[in-house]
Amino acid sequence: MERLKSAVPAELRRAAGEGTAAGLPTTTSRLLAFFDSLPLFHQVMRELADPELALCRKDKGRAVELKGKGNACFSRRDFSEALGFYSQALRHVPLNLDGTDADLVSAIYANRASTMHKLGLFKESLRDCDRAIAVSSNYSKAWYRKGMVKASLKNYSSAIHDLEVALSMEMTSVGKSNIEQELKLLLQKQENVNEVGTSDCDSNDADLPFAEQPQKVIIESISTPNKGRGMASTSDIPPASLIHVEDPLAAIIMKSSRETHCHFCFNEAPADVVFCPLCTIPIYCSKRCQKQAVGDISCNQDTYIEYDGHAMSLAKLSVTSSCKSPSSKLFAEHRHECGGAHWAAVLPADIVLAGRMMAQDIEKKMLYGKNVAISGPNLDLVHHYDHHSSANKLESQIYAIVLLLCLQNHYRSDLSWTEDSLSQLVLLIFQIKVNSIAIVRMKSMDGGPELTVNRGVSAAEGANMCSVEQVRVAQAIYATGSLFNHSCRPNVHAYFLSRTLILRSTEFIKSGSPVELSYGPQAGEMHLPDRQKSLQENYYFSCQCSGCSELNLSDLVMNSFCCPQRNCLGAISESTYYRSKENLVHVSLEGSYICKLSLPDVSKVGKDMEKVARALFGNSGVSLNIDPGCCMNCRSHIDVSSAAAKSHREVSKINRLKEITLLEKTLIPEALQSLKQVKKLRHPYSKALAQAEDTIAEAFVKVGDQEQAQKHCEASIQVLEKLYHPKHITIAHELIKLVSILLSLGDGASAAATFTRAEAIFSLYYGSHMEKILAYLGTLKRAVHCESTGACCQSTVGNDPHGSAE
Ligand SMILES: C[S@@+](CC[C@H](N)C(=O)[O-])C[C@H]1O[C@@H](n2cnc3c(N)ncnc32)[C@H](O)[C@@H]1O
Repeated sequence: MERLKSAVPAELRRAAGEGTAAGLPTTTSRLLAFFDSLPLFHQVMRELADPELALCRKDKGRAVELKGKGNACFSRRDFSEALGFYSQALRHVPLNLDGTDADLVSAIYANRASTMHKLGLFKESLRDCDRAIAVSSNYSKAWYRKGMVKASLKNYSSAIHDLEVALSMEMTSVGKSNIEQELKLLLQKQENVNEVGTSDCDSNDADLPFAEQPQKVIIESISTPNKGRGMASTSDIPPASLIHVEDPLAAIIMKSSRETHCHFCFNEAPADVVFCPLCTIPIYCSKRCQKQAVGDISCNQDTYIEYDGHAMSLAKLSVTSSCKSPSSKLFAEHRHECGGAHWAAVLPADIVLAGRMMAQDIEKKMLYGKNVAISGPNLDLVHHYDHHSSANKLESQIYAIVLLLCLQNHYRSDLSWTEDSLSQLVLLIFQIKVNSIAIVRMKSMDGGPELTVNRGVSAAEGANMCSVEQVRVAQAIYATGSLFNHSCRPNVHAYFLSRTLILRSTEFIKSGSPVELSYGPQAGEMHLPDRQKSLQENYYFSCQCSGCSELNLSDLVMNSFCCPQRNCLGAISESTYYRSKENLVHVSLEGSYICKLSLPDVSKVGKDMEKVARALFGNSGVSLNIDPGCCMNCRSHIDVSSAAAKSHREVSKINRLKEITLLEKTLIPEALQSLKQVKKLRHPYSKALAQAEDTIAEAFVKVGDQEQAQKHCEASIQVLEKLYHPKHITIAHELIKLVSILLSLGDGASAAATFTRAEAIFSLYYGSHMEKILAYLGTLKRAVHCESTGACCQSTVGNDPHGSAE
């Protein structure tokens, strides 16, 4: 894309970059005319759309080669490697609808099934057997493997049935006699053992249980003075109420999660991933997700259309539908990206997402036979086009032209377009930038509670602390979800089941109050200037939420230094706080204005924070006129840049503990020295201190000193309780770490009490979906119960109850 950008003449670049939304039809038409005459542009389009040049086309030779590598690994019993090669072979294998490649496809599925059987992945193995059988129903090896996996699961009668089917299909005498021997053994076992029964192996394809229903309309769209439209409650909303559930208009996986998460439901991909039948880009967790994303493959046979730059006039864009069945309710969002072209793999995710929305609109219109101009989905969402940088504007116009031509490459009919079509597409791209929501998943950073729980009471070196982090896996656009404004002190929590957005109130919301979620930044987690910067850069607005319009104690202390005077709790900041005549506090950092804040009601803060607040503001109201390096209470001075540099150095030394997997005990004393220094420099309620204590707690867990780990974990929680309200989810995550430490110490009673506290907070945020989102909670709850009641607890995690694979 850089090549195209630099080819645009300076004058046109200026016009495209500096124009407003109203001038878009003119600038996009001029850009289009310029590209039409540019051979480089036609070359780029050919590279994006020509199946011969595409990196993502199916390749039988490559599939055979990868299968061979898998076989070699399998022979030397390197099953993990073999699994990887077989999956790659399945990614590349062509799926010819005439069946010429059927044997190859079913053989790779069967080989991957055998490999997963060896690795103890029984459910996954059974699913691959079924996939092999679906392609070649009389494939003896797949029936045999299916039977053997069921035998490992002690489901003997079903296993015997499958082996009998395999026997009836086996052509070789050696093969027949092998199966007969296994059958004999199974018949004996069946007589001696009670059957266990096999659960449905296609459970991966099961639908989401979604029992809870949102309450009746309790929110409405309102107009706000400084945030545009927003949502407000129409009645009192109790905490933990489910207030909104919505599926996206369109969604797309982030590039960083392409190999680890299903491209349709965005859940973590299992070992037996399936691939797009037409290209090598997406992976899916099940055939069900594959079908929803790609559609009915038989509809897709004629999607290979070559781009012909010479024959095609850019002035005549046209589309055609590849599947005209009026009964197909669900839009197959990957289908138009397939067929040999690889633009979907190359263009940025938000552009591909815009393509999905355009394609959906085009197909909807075609389904109902409307022969109208390409107009895009016509969303009633804000875009802020005029406030974007000229680089952003030019780039998006180029992407819009490329995208429209890629779409045309797929749909070839007489659907017309006007000058407005391109400018609408540009605005759609900007609507996506402002309104799309990141779909996140919780990821265990250290293997979760399993290891800790399995190690039991005397947790030894290398144990874990149940650290989790949120990872962005996809980006989606929701019609109503996009109308919720942001607050750095949100009263609603957003989470996702599959790709469904769920919103839940985390506190009591009075009738008529704004209902706001956090787009990411939150008070207590991020400092005010960082929050403002992040929202400006990512969402293009200057935050006017309650957390950014009232002087916030956590903002005053979280990045501050401590006063050099003994017993003074006053904080020293790097920012300037200047109280103006109108009684507002103006905040600036390094000379740059950040925002204006009103004054807080000190009596409403927690007890410990009140002490700090009184120290900061004095007893006679607020007296804030503070320079960097000046104590907000007693006006003592420190050299704040040297304190910041020293603190940074010591924190970096502590953070080295995180980088080492197998920690040596000798590294910890040095870190403890650094912690002492950080405590001398930073305010006792600063975020840096909380993080340092947490890192050291984690190091003590790793070396097996749980008592020290407990001390530092509790110290970290104490600081966080000052920065957040006591029922904030961050506190719950920290409490869970403490639970795993207390369990290792064998302190069941404290673990149970701490777990109950964490669970109460989580249920505010996740309600009945708590254990679905935080999968480790169930394991931990059982362990806590066992430890606190003294009941014998045999953890099943990591211990396969059915023994090893055959
Ligand atoms: C996803 S939209 C929310 C709905 C939007 N207010 C509307 O009228 O359609 C995001 C935009 O809303 C506005 N907005 C949301 N939260 C805000 C806040 N805390 N302060 C200022 N503007 C906000 C900004 O213009 C932002 O780009």
